[in-house]
Amino acid sequence: MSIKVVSSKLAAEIDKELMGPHIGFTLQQLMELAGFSVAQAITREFPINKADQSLRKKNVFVIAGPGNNGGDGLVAARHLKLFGYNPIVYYPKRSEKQPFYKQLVNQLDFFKVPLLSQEDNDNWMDYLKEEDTVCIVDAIFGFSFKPPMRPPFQDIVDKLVELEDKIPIVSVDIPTGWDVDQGPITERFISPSLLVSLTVPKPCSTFINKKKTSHYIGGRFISREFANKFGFEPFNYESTDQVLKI
Ligand SMILES: NC(=O)C1=CN([C@@H]2O[C@H](COP(=O)(O)OP(=O)(O)OC[C@H]3O[C@@H](n4cnc5c(N)ncnc54)[C@H](OP(=O)(O)O)[C@@H]3O)[C@@H](O)[C@H]2O)[C@@H](O)CC1
Ligand SMILES: [K+]
Repeated sequence: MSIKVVSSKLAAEIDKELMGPHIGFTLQQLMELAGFSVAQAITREFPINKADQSLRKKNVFVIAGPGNNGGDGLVAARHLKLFGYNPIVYYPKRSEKQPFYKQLVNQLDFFKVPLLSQEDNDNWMDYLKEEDTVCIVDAIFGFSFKPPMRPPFQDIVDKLVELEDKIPIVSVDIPTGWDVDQGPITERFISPSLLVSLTVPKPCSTFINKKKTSHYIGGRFISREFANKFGFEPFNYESTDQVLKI
């Protein structure tokens, strides 16, 4: 199946229109569905099963960046907790741009999800044990990332590259550090085991290593007419699913 992709510019336009005066979604609504779909994709690719010893790991280490990609990660962590996982969230740079990010953090507190912060810049790796950790969620940057990466994120990404053969990485929308349109542009780059594209895949998704990376689409919130207006066909989600493997 050939999958249509949309450029970073068009993705930003789609977002703007969905949240514009005519359609009127709020960012919180879309982020809730985006984060929920990331959590659901993880249940599909990395199920936990108490009866099977080899599937007993439960920790999911979520790294949340300062923007909406990070917000998706905060939402996904909350749903993962409800799905029976033990999420741990590392949120090194908290932006005040959207006041509701603070509410997402409060909700994590409410669900007793451990939250690391800037003070943990030197020891966040201590929370990542191969024997306990199902996967790492890369919710650092999405379609608004502009290279070069500023601290502390380059160090974090470098560590993830070292870890990815031991603990699978789940990238939300864009593998962090990749150019949204041109894919991996640096010498060392993240190669996720699972990519969850939101709404519609971005061009960088065509650079994934298909042998290693499962690719899902999530963010089930647009109509056929809307998709066609932006030049692609809607995805055939089944039943009540929020994700589709593509
Ligand atoms: N319709 C959909 O599909 C929906 C998509 N959603 C999600 O939103 C994502 C896009 O979110 P977004 O626009 O907030 O941008 P995102 O990529 O998180 O990064 C911006 C932040 O990163 C920072 N930053 C940038 N470059 C940097 C650098 N080099 N080094 C360091 N920092 C850098 C930048 O800082 P600034 O430059 O502004 O100071 C800002 O704080 C999208 O991919 C999807 O996951 C859903 O939530 C809703 C519905
Ligand atoms: K990401």
